[in-house]
Amino acid sequence: MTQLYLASGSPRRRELLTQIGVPFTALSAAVDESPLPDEAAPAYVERLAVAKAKAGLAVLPPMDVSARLAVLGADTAVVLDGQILGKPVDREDALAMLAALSGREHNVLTAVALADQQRCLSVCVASQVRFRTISRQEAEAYWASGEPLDKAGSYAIQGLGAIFVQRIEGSYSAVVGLPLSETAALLGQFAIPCWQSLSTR
Ligand SMILES: Cc1cn([C@H]2C[C@H](O)[C@@H](COP(=O)(O)OP(=O)(O)OP(=O)(O)O)O2)c(=O)[nH]c1=O
Repeated sequence: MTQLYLASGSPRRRELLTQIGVPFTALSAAVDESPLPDEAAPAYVERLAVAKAKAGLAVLPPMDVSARLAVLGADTAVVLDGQILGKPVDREDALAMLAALSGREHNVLTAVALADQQRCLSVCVASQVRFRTISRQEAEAYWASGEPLDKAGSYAIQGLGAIFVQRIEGSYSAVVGLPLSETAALLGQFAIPCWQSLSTR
């Protein structure tokens, strides 16, 4: 059986992977998340997902090359007018992001990568999210809730931020941080089935 590792400090990604019933071990691997000059958003998220998976492989203790293991990494960015909105650096940054997203549609890109000692496969999933108008007062109250702090684009669709979302087209789980249908397909390519958990229920 292939041992799966999740290279992520994100509680959302751990919950999402748990949701599809695949046993895994979480590990932390630091990666520089600065975009490269003129890097397009899909290339950026895919590069980071691959970097996280490979950094995860690198922190594992040296193992026999015959050991069957794979490491999953993912990255999410909110994209507005081609501009990447990452996690806010401070309150003003979060308020500026929420004002920019107010009353408009934006893209959420999430890439997921799966690596073993021989290969690394990745996929990028794009979703469109439409926000209603957000007043400055609401944005300030939302910041005070603490939720925007560690979220790309300064909001969480799975939390209080849902009240701003009028419409979503694409993958809900990808917006939260891990596209589950595409992740299950990638796992299948590494002979890590999600079906086992279905057959035992
Ligand atoms: C848009 C959106 C993002 N997010 C989160 C998912 C990610 O945790 C975070 C984007 O930051 P990432 O850099 O993708 O991930 P991370 O640093 O939190 O975790 P990792 O250790 O795996 O690198 O924003 C939500 O939880 N809900 C949302 O609606």
